[in-house]
Amino acid sequence: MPEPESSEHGLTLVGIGIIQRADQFLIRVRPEGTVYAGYWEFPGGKCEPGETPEQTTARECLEETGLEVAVRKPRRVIEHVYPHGRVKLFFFDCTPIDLVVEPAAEHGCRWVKAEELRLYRFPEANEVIIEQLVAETDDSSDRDEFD
Ligand SMILES: Nc1nc2c([nH]c(=O)n2[C@H]2C[C@H](O)[C@@H](COP(=O)(O)OP(=O)(O)OP(=O)(O)O)O2)c(=O)[nH]1
Repeated sequence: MPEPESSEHGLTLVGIGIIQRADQFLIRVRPEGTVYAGYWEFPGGKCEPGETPEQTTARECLEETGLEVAVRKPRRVIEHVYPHGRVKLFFFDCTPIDLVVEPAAEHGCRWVKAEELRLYRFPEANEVIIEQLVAETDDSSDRDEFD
């Protein structure tokens, strides 16, 4: 039987949206009954068979936040081994299609600035992404000073 497209040799493929609006990023708390329940995450989830990571990201962002997003640019791919399995995380930079609509309260979402991301507990594979977002914000504020 051919390998389903949603997994690669035991790796679970995951599409994740880094949704940015102005200088803030959208995060959500992982629900009860999931691995890492109570941790914070960027909206995303496992790729379904036949789905590209970009498609997964758009679908999961809508399901998990209620926001339609434009999946703009691949940011980074990270493979990580958790006790629950091996994952390949495809992070994409995204923007909300409608800049005024807010996520519905039941989704447990929050908009936070890059440096505030460090105050939240994320699954460990996210650390490199968070440091990248913080560094990019620092770079742009340095530039502003000297412009
Ligand atoms: N959504 C998301 N998942 C992440 C992040 N960082 C990280 O390591 N992961 C891992 C945790 C899980 O092993 C995997 C995502 O699985 P998930 O449980 O969220 O997927 P899903 O929504 O499709 O879940 P389900 O329908 O199977 O319950 O990716 C992140 O920032 N966002």
